[in-house]
Amino acid sequence: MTIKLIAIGKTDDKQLNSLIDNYIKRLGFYIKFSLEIIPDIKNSKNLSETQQKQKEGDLVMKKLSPSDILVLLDENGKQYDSVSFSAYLQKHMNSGIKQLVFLIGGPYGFSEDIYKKANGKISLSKMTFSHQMIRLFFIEQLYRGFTILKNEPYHHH
Ligand SMILES: C[S@@+](CC[C@H](N)C(=O)[O-])C[C@H]1O[C@@H](n2cnc3c(N)ncnc32)[C@H](O)[C@@H]1O
Repeated sequence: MTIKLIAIGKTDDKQLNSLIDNYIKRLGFYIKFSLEIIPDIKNSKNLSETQQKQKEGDLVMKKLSPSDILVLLDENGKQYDSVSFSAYLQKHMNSGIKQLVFLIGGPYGFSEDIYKKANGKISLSKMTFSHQMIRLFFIEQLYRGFTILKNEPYHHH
């Protein structure tokens, strides 16, 4: 199984990007992982929130394969602790799916089409994080999840 994280909008924050890159490298020891950034919508100032979400959603749909399992990161999703999240990852690996895709929404969240298409929703907290910060937090949790599955000391430090 491979894991892909799709996020909307580039972040120019060098420090944040360097932390993200660091965890992506570490995660790569355990699983084939990719981060795909969908560029910001141009001229979004002229669009309503719903229109922007719709456009972002259309771009996301184009990136998906029919066999992908799509899981949204959404503050109203299901909450896991790190150990149960690692079991969630293991369950998907055992199920024989090809690719697990996690999706981070843009500044206004997801379109209705994306909600309909999704196979599940995961929340990292009831608090709202920026669409940039959540990349780092989630990739770290993926890394942590695999260290738990492999019984590495990282989780216990
Ligand atoms: C600024 S938030 C969007 C908030 C928007 N009001 C909404 O209703 O979704 C941008 C993206 O970050 C992610 N996000 C933010 N906080 C989150 C949390 N606590 N758990 C999971 N994902 C979160 C979601 O993917 C969300 O679409």
